[in-house]
Amino acid sequence: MTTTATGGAGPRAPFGRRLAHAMETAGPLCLGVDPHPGLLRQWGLSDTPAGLEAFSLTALEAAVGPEGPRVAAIKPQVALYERHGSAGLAALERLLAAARDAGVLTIADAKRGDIGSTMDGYAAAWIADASPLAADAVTLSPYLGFGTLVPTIRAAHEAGRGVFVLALTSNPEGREVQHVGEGSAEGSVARRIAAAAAAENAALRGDDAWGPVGLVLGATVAAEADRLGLDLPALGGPLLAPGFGVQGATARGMRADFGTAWPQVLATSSRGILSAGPSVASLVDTIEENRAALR
Ligand SMILES: O=c1ccn([C@@H]2O[C@H](COP(=O)(O)O)[C@@H](O)[C@H]2O)c(=O)[nH]1
Repeated sequence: MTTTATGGAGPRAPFGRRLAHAMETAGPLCLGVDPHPGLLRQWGLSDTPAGLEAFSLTALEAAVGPEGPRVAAIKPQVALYERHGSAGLAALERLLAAARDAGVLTIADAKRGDIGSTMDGYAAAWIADASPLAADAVTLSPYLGFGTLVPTIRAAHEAGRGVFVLALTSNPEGREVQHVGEGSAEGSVARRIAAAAAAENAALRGDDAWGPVGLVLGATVAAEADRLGLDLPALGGPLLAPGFGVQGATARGMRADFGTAWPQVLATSSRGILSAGPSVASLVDTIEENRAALR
């Protein structure tokens, strides 16, 4: 098993470089680790912190082969651990530590966003070296204003970590907020978020192709990005694309919908893969099928 998720440049090369390297070697698939009560039941596990931990470590085992990670990253869904309070978060901490040891990048899907002083607390929890919950990247919500996220982005960059900011989410309700302003001089909310993210990357990425800021751009809505004025290649960062699998997006459809931005896409699937468990062999087969479809 490989033990580096470093981009071949030391343990804490910039996040954009590390993710680009992981996507080149493993392919553009991210395994979502979502311990839903129904999946735990299907796997014969209890909906308890111990069940969550067994589920998470089995998913991780399937994600890493003898020659290294089969996926570019894993994305634990924080809400499904928080259901069990501190014991659930302890299970998440153990998954993050095990992934680090296995050389798999981690994206904590926490969707944090608040006023600046509180954002400092979220940064300390999710991207500070000293935190047991520190992941390689965390998802952030920009709806208290993109500016509230900037100190967290800068702190992530300093730590060789990254963020994914919600721009166009995969759920149909997202348009109520994200499409506002479409056709106006300033453009849609999503366009403005993408432009602000691109500006941060331009300031921080130096000679790297990608800076520390990615966007969440749902695979189910990627076809709308162009009409809404998002310049995805100009982002200078990756696109985390949930919605692949159970929500209906296919590899072929994503390739067409993302167009020239396809090399930036990290497709993430949770239930579509996890429902093949608890057999590690079946999980591996499903990961490999998804991987092949995306290659
Ligand atoms: O726009 C978004 C942002 C995040 N998600 C999260 O991704 C996974 C999707 O799970 P599936 O089982 O593959 O549908 C889940 O954790 C969501 O909270 C998203 O779906 N859309």
